[in-house]
Amino acid sequence: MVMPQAQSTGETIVQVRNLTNRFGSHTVHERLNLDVYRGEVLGVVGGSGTGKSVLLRSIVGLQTPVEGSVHIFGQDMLSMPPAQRSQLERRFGVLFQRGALFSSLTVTENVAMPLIEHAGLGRADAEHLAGMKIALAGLPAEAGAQYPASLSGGMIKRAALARALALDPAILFLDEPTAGLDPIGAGAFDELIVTLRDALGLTVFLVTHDLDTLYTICDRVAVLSNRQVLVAGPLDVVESTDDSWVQDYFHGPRGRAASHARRRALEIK
Ligand SMILES: Nc1ncnc2c1ncn2[C@@H]1O[C@H](COP(=O)(O)OP(=O)(O)OP(=O)(O)O)[C@@H](O)[C@H]1O
Repeated sequence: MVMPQAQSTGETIVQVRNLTNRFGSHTVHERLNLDVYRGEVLGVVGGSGTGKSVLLRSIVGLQTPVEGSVHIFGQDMLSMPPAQRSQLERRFGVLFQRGALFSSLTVTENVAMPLIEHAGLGRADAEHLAGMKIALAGLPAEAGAQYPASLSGGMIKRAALARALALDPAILFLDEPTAGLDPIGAGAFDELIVTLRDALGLTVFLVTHDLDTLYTICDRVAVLSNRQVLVAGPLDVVESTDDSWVQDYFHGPRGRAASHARRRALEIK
């Protein structure tokens, strides 16, 4: 089992302030604040519909908030000129909930696409580099020639991860990366995330419902509740927060099992 290595330097690289998102009369976030530190794996949790994905989309620029600011590397995302913003957005790797690969393209073509479109590489160079990203994501070389429909769920996640890594991102945004994977596949994927974070010096923003992921790879956890971040901190701080959702989630049977497994892993270490 991998354990978080607490790589964070404490330097804030994503700063969300007073973020408000509304769809019609439905307010999803209201004056929400959150910091993400360089080098950490931050897990974002909360009940269904609390706005975890909308928060991720707001940070990466796919959702324009009604109010508030998002600073990344100290730069104000919402007020910068489009060309500068698109430069900055290239430093994000995003893995969406359903992988979002193009079904008519092979894995290699999917991974090469951002290199051709955004880095201006020729097809041969892009496909060569794509092969390296595919290997980095833990896929066998043969997977490159396959189409998404012929891949298992775990391989699709890895292919989508390879594409998210294509442009050498500084921050990796993952929306429920282990959803739909069996426990062994999910554990292997968690391990891969930590390995990549350590090897590439990534910062990871991870939306998840997976308690094992929280206990095995997250340095800090942020809980979304009532349109805001209820608490953000190390697991022991979050677990002891006096809130009914937090208590049910972390101290229910699944939370207890994940916590127990983590303690055992620490003892074995
Ligand atoms: N484009 C949209 N138009 C209207 N409503 C939206 C839109 N995107 C999200 N919402 C609403 O915003 C709320 C938060 O959605 P979001 O997907 O962020 O929740 P979540 O916390 O990620 O949920 P889950 O854990 O179930 O994936 C939901 O009520 C959702 O229906």
